[in-house]
Amino acid sequence: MSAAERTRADEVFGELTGWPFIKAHGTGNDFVVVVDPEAELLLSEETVQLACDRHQGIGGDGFIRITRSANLDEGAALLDQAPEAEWFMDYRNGDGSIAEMCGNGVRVFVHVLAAQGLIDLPQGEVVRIGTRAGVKTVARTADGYAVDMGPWGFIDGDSARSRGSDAVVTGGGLRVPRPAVSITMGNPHTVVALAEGEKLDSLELFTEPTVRPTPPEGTNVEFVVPIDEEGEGSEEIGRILMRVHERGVGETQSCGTGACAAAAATRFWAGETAPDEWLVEVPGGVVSATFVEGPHGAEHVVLAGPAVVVATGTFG
Ligand SMILES: N[C@@H](CCC[C@H](N)C(=O)O)C(=O)O
Repeated sequence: MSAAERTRADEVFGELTGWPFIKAHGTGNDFVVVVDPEAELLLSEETVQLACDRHQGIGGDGFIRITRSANLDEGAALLDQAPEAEWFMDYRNGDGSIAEMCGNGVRVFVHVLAAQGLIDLPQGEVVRIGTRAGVKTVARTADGYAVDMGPWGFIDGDSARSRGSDAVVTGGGLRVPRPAVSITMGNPHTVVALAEGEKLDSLELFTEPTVRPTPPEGTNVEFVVPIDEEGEGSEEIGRILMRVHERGVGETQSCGTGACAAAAATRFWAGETAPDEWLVEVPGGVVSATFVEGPHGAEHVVLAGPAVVVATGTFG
């Protein structure tokens, strides 16, 4: 479709007017997705905000542009080291801000690529996707997708297993400020464990919690309750309940990078004997985070979960 054909007198979506979209989600973390292989769209913050607006737009926690890596500077920069990363995830939060990474989003990204016939990805095969947090390997599984999210680390820490700087979180309706840890999954997270007897349901996440020290690029805040249960398999698989307040969005039903950070923090607090596999239950469903040995001895996190297309349409 040419730019002239897209231009209409009553256009409300700016450069997106007349452009096709896909609405999709991963455990309730929902996205407006556009396929723009040539990176023709000049996306403004206002346009992304309007597309993600739940009353006057399509509605979504985030906005994903599917583009060829070669056509965006950040993507092209990855091609020297990973020429097979043909596609790049250009991810933006609902407020129009750019984010480095989105774990639920990258599963949705690959699902849409396959659904649109842009890649062929039978079960068990992998595809490499460029993101602002580097190239990620995504595998198709029996019931969704598994993404090697790469190494995790404490923000300002030396490595995944050394102690990172402590943070303090205020807000969420909690009367007393809480100790927390800030973790990077390519994007920043701060994880807070609720005290025994406190309920995740009672949190008030309408406003952004305050984190001190605030990570330099701001942070997503995850509140977690580890489930302490006995029974078969409970030593091999850890379980966590989680709610999240996302940077650039507000409370969401799920956050993939947040689930990885929550599992990393809880596993760190639990000590050396803690399991490598974690199920993270969020309001929108369940994802898993598994710690594996990656290349060069670095510990990687593999995030697995579903991706669902709910609608396709055209911006009016
Ligand atoms: N929901 C995403 C994370 C999206 C980006 C985040 N809001 C940020 O600003 O870092 C996920 O599934 O990881």
